[in-house]
Amino acid sequence: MSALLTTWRAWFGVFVEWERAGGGGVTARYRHVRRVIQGAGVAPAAELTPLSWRRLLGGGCPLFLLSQSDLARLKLPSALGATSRTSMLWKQPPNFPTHTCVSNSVMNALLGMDGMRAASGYKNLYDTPVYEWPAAAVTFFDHAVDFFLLEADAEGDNVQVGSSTVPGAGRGVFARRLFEAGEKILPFWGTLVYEDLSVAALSKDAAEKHRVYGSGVSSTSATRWLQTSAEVITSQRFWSKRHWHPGHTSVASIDVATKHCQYHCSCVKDEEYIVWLVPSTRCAAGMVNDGRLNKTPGCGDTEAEAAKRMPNVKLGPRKFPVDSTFDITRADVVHLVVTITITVGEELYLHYGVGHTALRVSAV
Ligand SMILES: C[S@@+](CC[C@H](N)C(=O)[O-])C[C@H]1O[C@@H](n2cnc3c(N)ncnc32)[C@H](O)[C@@H]1O
Repeated sequence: MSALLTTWRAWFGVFVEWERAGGGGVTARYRHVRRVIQGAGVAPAAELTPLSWRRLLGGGCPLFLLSQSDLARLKLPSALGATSRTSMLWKQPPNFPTHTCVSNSVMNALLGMDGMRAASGYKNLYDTPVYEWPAAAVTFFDHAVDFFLLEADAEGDNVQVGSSTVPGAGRGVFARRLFEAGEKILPFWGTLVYEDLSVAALSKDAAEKHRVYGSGVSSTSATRWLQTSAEVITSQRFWSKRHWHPGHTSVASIDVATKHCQYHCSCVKDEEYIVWLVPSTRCAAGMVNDGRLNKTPGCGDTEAEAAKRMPNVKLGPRKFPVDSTFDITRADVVHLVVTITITVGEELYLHYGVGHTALRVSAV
């Protein structure tokens, strides 16, 4: 980790210089977004639909969700340079401290870098709305390699990201300490996704109907988040239950073929939407692999090895209460929970669900 910090300290110096020389413009983009919002006459942030993620993200992440009509008025696609099909906006409400929208471990790692604070001139990042961050600080976040921030997040959660024991599965998550069965460990944090649940949206070509209105927690790169989200979402189908909480839509993500509930649901005040949290690419919880056999030809995985990789974590409450007590802001909604004691160095395995289409895994 210290080598990483040294490297990043050096890179950060380069970014500072680059921004000073006028090479950036990220902060200008935030200001532009703010002007567009104000110019469109949209209600001030405080009046937009609030959804408190404080407890969900440990340190808290107050996000304000814009309704579709707000978005239409904002003409976001052109404002943010996004495609016509999908637009996205992540907006930190003014007056909320910045650290509340960045995972604590990421923020600590950032602020812990000697010299970075001084070099960029930001002394009070915690209390500054993100669009008022000095350009250098914003640029750092914008360009910081996911790997570094992911590492920081993992370290804060007592895990390590490394080459998975599942051949051909890329990186995976390993315990840095003993995790006891029953412990609530890694939280999910990331991108908010809404979907129009109209019949048309659920018909063929449904993947094209997804709308992504949240972008990465600390990212300013719309494209990066668009890709991340799309990759995750397109393997999912959504199923809506609208009846138990008048005025709200409560939704589970369901594998349509198997009716297997794979993810969690949420309540928002607008019947048209669902909200779903796609883990950030910097979120360690989102890096946990499924231990089942990787059937990709030539990857080298074997039934015998796969049999040893039993799931040892699961998603928080698998079943959300089918009543009005369900609350997305509860911290335990999107955590991983240990099911079998995990010793130091062991990889975490999560059963992604029966019929998971993103994996060429066995159907066990
Ligand atoms: C939630 S991500 C896990 C992190 C991922 N391994 C990485 O390096 O980014 C899920 C992806 O991991 C890979 N993966 C996880 N478990 C797998 C398995 N048992 N067999 C093959 N690929 C797997 C697939 O590419 C899948 O889309």
